[in-house]
Amino acid sequence: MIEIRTVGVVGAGQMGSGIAHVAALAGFDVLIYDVSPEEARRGMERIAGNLDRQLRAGKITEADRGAVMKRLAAAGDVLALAEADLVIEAATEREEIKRRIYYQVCPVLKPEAILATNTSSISITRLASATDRPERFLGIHFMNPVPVMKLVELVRGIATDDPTFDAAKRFSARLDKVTTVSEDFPAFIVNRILMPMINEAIYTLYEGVGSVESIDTALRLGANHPMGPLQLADFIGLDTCLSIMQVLHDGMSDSKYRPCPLLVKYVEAGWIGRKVGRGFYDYRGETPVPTR
Ligand SMILES: CC(=O)CC(=O)SCCNC(=O)CCNC(=O)[C@H](O)C(C)(C)COP(=O)(O)OP(=O)(O)OC[C@H]1O[C@@H](n2cnc3c(N)ncnc32)[C@H](O)[C@@H]1OP(=O)(O)O
Ligand SMILES: NC(=O)C1=CN([C@@H]2O[C@H](COP(=O)(O)OP(=O)(O)OC[C@H]3O[C@@H](n4cnc5c(N)ncnc54)[C@H](OP(=O)(O)O)[C@@H]3O)[C@@H](O)[C@H]2O)C=CC1
Repeated sequence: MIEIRTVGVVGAGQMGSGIAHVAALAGFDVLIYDVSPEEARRGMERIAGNLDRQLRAGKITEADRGAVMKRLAAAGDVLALAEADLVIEAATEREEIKRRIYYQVCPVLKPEAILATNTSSISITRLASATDRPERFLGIHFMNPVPVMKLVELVRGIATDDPTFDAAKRFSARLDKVTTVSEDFPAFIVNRILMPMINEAIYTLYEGVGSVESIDTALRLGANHPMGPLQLADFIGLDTCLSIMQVLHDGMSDSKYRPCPLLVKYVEAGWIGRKVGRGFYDYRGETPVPTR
């Protein structure tokens, strides 16, 4: 049985910081590594802010908050990941970036360490082939915001062995998450269904069927979605949404997954959503203002 005590997280963006947060809250020691020390610092700040939110809501105590902050450390160098029993890669949704990370990280890891990816869409089997441990590699796919969303999708590659899969299941349960299992097909289950809906919402905007506000209100109040699809796209990140649609389009060779040209335009403009302050809404003022 694989015993996980120390967790490494690569990528300190919205997902990496969320994963580090819930892992530390569950009692694991956590090392966070990001290529950019500035991003690692911002990730730690994001965790502190979200812990405060949970403290205010009475979900954790002051003592929990202190203990979590003690269990977290920003790693200045990949070499620190030598300590980790499980490393979860949560870097940008681009295959070449992930491959480069594995190339860098694998030689540092303990031979028995598990390497997992939080990819939203990319083939686990293909990513595993870029590592030195395809049998100890799998997809552990968290949902955003990680401290709130109950689901984790587990995805095995062709070579993932049973002890690795079982360890990932036990790890997710320790974080109080519910797991579902998806076969290794483009975008797995959640994003295979969710992302074409978001892409269709963007086509609805592109074709002038409705404004940003009408589309989001329609789905919030007409279908009881907690967020409108354009608001959710901004929340996920339009760069990530586009990458997922591209993986679906390439992987399924079916034009029904064609990314909306307006989504492409927003990403080209750098208006990639909440994380940069602008997407389908402009978040730079007091309240979000639609950009179309
Ligand atoms: C792209 C992929 O690969 C896969 C994906 O993740 S797809 C995206 C999946 N996620 C979704 O669909 C999210 C849809 N949105 C929602 O569920 C909700 O809008 C939301 C939970 C994000 C926010 O809910 P809300 O009611 O509008 O906001 P808010 O009242 O601020 O938050 C609700 C609770 O969550 C907590 N919360 C929200 N964000 C949080 C965070 N980042 N960290 C910790 N707690 C957080 C709040 O503290 C609040 O807790 P209490 O009810 O105890 O006060
Ligand atoms: N957003 C979402 O709703 C969800 C996303 N995911 C997946 O999680 C992963 C991360 O997404 P998300 O957190 O939203 O993205 P973000 O853009 O918020 O964060 C990505 C982070 O990865 C860092 N990074 C880039 N290259 C490297 C590298 N070589 N080594 C270490 N860190 C690196 C980036 O740094 P820098 O900014 O300096 O480039 C950034 O801090 C993606 O695979 C995504 O598909 C999964 C579920 C939900």
